[in-house]
Amino acid sequence: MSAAVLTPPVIEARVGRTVAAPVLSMLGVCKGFGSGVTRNEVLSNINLNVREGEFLAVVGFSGSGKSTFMKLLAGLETPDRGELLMEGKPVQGPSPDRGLVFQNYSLLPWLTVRGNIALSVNSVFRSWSKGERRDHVEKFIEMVGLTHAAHRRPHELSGGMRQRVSLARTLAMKPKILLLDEPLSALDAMTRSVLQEEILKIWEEERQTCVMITNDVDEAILVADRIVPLNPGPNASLGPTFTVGLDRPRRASELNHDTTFKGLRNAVTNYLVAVRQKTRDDEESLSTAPLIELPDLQPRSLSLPRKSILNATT
Ligand SMILES: Nc1ncnc2c1ncn2[C@@H]1O[C@H](COP(=O)(O)OP(=O)(O)OP(=O)(O)O)[C@@H](O)[C@H]1O
Repeated sequence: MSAAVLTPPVIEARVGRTVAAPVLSMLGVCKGFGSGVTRNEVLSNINLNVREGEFLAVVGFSGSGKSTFMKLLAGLETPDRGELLMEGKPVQGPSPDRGLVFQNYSLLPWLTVRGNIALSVNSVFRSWSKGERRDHVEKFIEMVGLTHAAHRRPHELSGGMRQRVSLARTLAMKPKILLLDEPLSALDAMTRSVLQEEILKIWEEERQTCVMITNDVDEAILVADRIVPLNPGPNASLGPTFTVGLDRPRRASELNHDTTFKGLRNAVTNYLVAVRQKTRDDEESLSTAPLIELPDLQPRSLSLPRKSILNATT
């Protein structure tokens, strides 16, 4: 792998033919946890522009810092260095403008599907009439196919249904940017593929700016306009952009035989494997721990009486 491939670029996106304005920008962002010898530098020099209307996927291995990256975008963590800008203004904390869907649904267990979504809608659209808010809630319940289960509480729903509620709740708040933090990783493969297509369908209708974190390269290619790998940490940085030139609407069943899809899957996977190997090699070559020569000791039998052991050692 050439050094150029591993150099984190400042990423620009093209939506259609024109370059859209960045909605969200990360400029030289660094983030770590702890202090002194226990300090863990998780993210280093992250530069990224998320453009209006694009679907960006960030792929990476477990533990590379994906959730930390997403928490920064959501305003749940603050950068140690660098800047995070939303429409040119510094991000000060969480905001309904940046709607986050987690991998664990975080629904309120005592509220129904309708109640969970209504709670968010009522808090964001306070100036709307009761009727407007009610219609809005019902629209999003229908969008995720849960009208029949609107009266149920989270414990009466399957994992896939809970994640649908979580998605509907976030979409209903009409965020300027939708942040999906491995939203499907807790689901079984069948439910996951159904929900992938549903997210894609909703996105194709709304064309909302979206950043999705995933550890699944196929999923990233299915949904995204651009894929950016997060190199393994510590000091994780972003890898090069892979543009997904596949036509929309996309359907997973059709893509499996598509040569562009297969080529892109190989390119992204090969990059991730190579960069992980490079990180391991670097770690090994940097390991400066001196070799310790152990003394040549012979074990003594502890079954002997205590007195004879003491005598033998003196
Ligand atoms: N609040 C925190 N305090 C201390 N360390 C943290 C904190 N949050 C994350 N980390 C550390 O940062 C590193 C990256 O964690 P993060 O959860 O961002 O990775 P990830 O790529 O999302 O992992 P996974 O895919 O396994 O969920 C880990 O070493 C983790 O222990």
